[in-house]
Amino acid sequence: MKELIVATKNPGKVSEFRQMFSKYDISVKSLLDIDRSIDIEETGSTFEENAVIKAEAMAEHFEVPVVADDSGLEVDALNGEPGVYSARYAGIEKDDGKNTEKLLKQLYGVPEEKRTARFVCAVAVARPGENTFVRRGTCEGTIATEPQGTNGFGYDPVFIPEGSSRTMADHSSEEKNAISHRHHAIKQIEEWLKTQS
Ligand SMILES: O=P(O)(O)OP(=O)(O)OP(=O)(O)OC[C@H]1O[C@@H](n2cnc3c(O)ncnc32)[C@H](O)[C@@H]1O
Ligand SMILES: [Mg+2]
Repeated sequence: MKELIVATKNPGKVSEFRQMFSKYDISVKSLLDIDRSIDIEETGSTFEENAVIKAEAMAEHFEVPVVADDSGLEVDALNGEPGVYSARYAGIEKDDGKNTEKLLKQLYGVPEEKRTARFVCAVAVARPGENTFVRRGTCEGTIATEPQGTNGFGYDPVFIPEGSSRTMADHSSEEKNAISHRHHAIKQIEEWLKTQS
């Protein structure tokens, strides 16, 4: 089994990458396993830019291929916010509970048909001496009026994927990994993943 570094410190992402990469016979090593003190500043203005920044910084550092994920939630009634600021929407300390609370406050009184949103995920692959590539996946849905469910992470308790009546946090990890923005982004790097296993 081949091992790949995924340049993230988000434990929720790590477990989803683990599950989804196991299908390609690839095991995942994250920054939580390697060095929790590594901090890469996300200075880009798009998910793609930030994913490339994270992947290239770590590929240069470790001199091996590195995968990175930059993701977030775009809410139409908030002109695409929180977008690339999703992790720090309610402050720099990255508190999922506070972020969702702030989101629900911003959307207070907005009717259901105007609560449309999407999860976006950009996955970048950086390799020493080769061109970096980045692919995007999305998952359309709406924002609930109150949190529901305990699975997943981030905004999952308030995001209802299109075609479902339950929040993402009320989906099993297998169900989420079949429809998520991360799944769709990873699908697009599948050909490269197959050459890695
Ligand atoms: O940068 P790394 O270390 O990968 O971890 P992070 O949590 O800071 O990740 P991002 O910078 O990509 O910010 C993404 C935020 O968007 C939200 N998010 C992304 N994917 C999500 C998902 O699958 N379910 C729920 N929320 C998600 C969640 O709040 C994340 O913290
Ligand atoms: Mg981040």
